[in-house]
Amino acid sequence: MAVDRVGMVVHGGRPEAAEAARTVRAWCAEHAVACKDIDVWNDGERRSARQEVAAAGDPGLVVTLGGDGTFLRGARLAAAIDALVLGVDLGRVGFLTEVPMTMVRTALDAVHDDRLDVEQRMLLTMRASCRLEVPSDIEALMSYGRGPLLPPTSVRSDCETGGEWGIPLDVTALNDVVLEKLARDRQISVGVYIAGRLLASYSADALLVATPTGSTAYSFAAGGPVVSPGTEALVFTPVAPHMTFNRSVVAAPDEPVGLRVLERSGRAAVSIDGQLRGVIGPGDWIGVYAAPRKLRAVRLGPMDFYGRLRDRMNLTDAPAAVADGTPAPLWPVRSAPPGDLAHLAMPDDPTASG
Ligand SMILES: NC(=O)c1ccc[n+]([C@@H]2O[C@H](COP(=O)([O-])OP(=O)(O)OC[C@H]3O[C@@H](n4cnc5c(N)ncnc54)[C@H](O)[C@@H]3O)[C@@H](O)[C@H]2O)c1
Ligand SMILES: Nc1ncnc2c1ncn2[C@@H]1O[C@H](COP(=O)(O)OP(=O)(O)OP(=O)(O)O)[C@@H](O)[C@H]1O
Repeated sequence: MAVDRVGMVVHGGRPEAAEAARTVRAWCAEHAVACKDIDVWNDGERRSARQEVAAAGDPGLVVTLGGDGTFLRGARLAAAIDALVLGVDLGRVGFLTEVPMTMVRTALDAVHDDRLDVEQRMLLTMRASCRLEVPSDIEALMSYGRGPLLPPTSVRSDCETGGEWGIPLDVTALNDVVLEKLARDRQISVGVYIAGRLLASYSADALLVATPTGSTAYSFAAGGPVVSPGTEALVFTPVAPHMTFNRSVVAAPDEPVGLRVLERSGRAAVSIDGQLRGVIGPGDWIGVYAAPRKLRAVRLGPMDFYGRLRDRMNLTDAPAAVADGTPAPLWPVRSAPPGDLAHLAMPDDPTASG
């Protein structure tokens, strides 16, 4: 296979993840493929994505063994070097992961034999008025279960710095960039700009910018729309805004979202894919952009996004609809739709490339 080095991100708290990791190691040994654990937390100190992947010898494939959080950790690493990422589902929800544990070998065989689809997922990146870092006095509060904090964000070297465009940060988000109140009793007041124009000033618990992938995560919980991961968009969603306009706004990929903390606002935490990355205050701002690079996720078959939505979110049918007759036909994603629904067959995924 084109991939001769695998990096593994394993959920440290799951015996079945450790078991699956042994299977991956054994498969790699049998196929003369180098395999290295990328344990982001083991030594209690986290490193930048580039340092992590360099220490693992720049793997061509990152395999994650855990839940969605583990997949997000792996995606951050894979995105740094354009590696493929394969998620093995050993978590509670498993919205992002591709294969069950029982299919680890089958999945690695498929990658080995080049029998895979590569699905491209939009990522976000950022500019900011200042470097993002977490003040040292916050560490005790935050260390209750999410593991060690990531280091301060570094500045992108391939991008112009300075002027009113702020600092280009070397970060990527697969799900979302979130600005949220730091103190429980102090909302944030923020001017929200889309495509360089003021939308409105918000007072809210949090404001978030999600990718289509992240539209089913925090944005969904806050009432945002479900957006197909096959599209490109920035989904702006407020959380508990104290104002009449509380809708999401879906912006085009070339319409960045700017969030400027207003003069007497409470301080705001900046989280990227659920990881606290910094704290900003009045006068500071962040800009969230579609990243030029996409995440390359391994798919072994068609991505049944809507089936997954129905399944993982436990969607139930309206009682009146159920009472009104025969249930709407549901068929396996790999089979042809029945009779009069044949025209609904999934088209070839335009975002996938062999
Ligand atoms: N109220 C909320 O729902 C809420 C609050 C904070 C953060 N989050 C989300 O958690 C994400 C980080 O995930 P985590 O697993 O490290 O944290 P976590 O363990 O707190 O998980 C949050 C939940 O969201 C699920 N999830 C994560 N990404 C998803 C996606 N793209 N689609 C559907 N479900 C998804 C996870 O499986 C989990 O059940 C953040 O990016 C943010 O979107 C959600
Ligand atoms: N590599 C690791 N090393 C140490 N602890 C870990 C590691 N990965 C996860 N954990 C522990 O597991 C907890 C849950 O992690 P996380 O929510 O990211 O899991 P997940 O992969 O999303 O799985 P789930 O879907 O079940 O939540 C973390 O807060 C941490 O305590």
